[in-house]
Amino acid sequence: MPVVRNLGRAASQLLQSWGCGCGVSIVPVRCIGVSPRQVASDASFHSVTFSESDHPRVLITGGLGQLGVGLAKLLRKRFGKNNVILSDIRKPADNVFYSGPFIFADILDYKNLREIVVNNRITWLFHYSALLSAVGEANVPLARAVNITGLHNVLDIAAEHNLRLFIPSTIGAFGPTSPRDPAPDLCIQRPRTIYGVSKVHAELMGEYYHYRYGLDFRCLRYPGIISADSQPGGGTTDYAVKIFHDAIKTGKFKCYLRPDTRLPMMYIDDCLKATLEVMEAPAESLTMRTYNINAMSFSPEELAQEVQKYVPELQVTYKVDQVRQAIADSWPMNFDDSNARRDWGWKHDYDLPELVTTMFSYLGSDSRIAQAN
Ligand SMILES: NC(=O)c1ccc[n+]([C@@H]2O[C@H](COP(=O)([O-])OP(=O)(O)OC[C@H]3O[C@@H](n4cnc5c(N)ncnc54)[C@H](O)[C@@H]3O)[C@@H](O)[C@H]2O)c1
Ligand SMILES: C[C@@H](O)[C@H](N)C(=O)O
Repeated sequence: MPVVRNLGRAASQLLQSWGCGCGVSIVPVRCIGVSPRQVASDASFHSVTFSESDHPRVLITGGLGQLGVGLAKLLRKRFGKNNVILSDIRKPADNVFYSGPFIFADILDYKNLREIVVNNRITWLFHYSALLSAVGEANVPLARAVNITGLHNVLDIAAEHNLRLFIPSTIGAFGPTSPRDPAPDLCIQRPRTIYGVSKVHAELMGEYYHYRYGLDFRCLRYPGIISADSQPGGGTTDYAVKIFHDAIKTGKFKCYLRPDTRLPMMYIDDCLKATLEVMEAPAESLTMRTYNINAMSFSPEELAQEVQKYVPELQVTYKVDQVRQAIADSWPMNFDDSNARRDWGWKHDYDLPELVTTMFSYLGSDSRIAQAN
């Protein structure tokens, strides 16, 4: 990449000629004062020897949402409990708090985030903090702060400390002018939500830092994710989780999307498996830094039919929420993930029937559930 290298050199020379007081570095180190909290309270532990090279030291931001706790569980199984730190700005439930290291981390607090990375000698960062599509539209300034300013903090810290950085993107990074059936990896992306705009920004900034500073940035565009033991955080695809809970609890489900609204979806185990796989993939196998991943596509009426095999008396009604319907109508109906399958061997395990069986087996056999088999 001679052009990129020359660009870097030229920019570096320009900065030197400006005489920036903080010294010129190839990575975007910020000129900030020393945080008093940077003096590690456990500094003496730093001389303890342990097999540093064996496992990454992982930090997960925004880890108390729908996906983070499951990711921590998977990574702890692989890398050891104490090598994976879960963080968020919320208070963890007892079972999460006692299952492994947890720390407060507000991604808008640059110094604190940097201190956490330094003091814990973090090498891999999974950046999960975000405001999702529907809650983002309800509070654009906050979504802009968390999804864009927070992202800038994470990118700078990752570049400065040479981290491998995973940032999830989404089907929401596409818009009404993108091809929708299927959406390929590379095409027009003009989303109409602050969530989507911030995710396109994250994709582009991550790739820019990769080419400009050598940041090991890896990104997957997730479909709507369905999980049994964690609740979604305010997205457009949440109906596909709620239907299971409502089927069991009340036998009635009111859907906020039209019955024929088709969207790409995935069971959480597939999503987390893909995330670990792309992070472990040899760099030379990655021909891109942002990949679509897919498993299935369905509409509310198709999901309801499958759920009714377990809860035949389930009554489904439709009361369209215009905001979420407009968002869904602008997103892909299908996702082309052939590059992920080719480059690093992505393969999903769950299609719609397995997804529904697994959800009901997790959510328990309530009296409402007809024993289908
Ligand atoms: N769940 C899905 O269907 C889905 C699909 C595509 C992409 N993603 C992406 O995956 C990631 C995780 O998604 P999720 O469903 O777990 O999200 P979620 O909304 O359930 O959780 C996000 C977490 O971010 C935290 N957060 C908010 N502001 C913060 C701040 N200032 N500092 C630190 N943390 C903060 C919240 O407390 C919350 O726990 C997100 O980046 C999301 O965009 C999710
Ligand atoms: C698709 C995804 O990014 C999220 N579940 C949302 O609906 O906002």
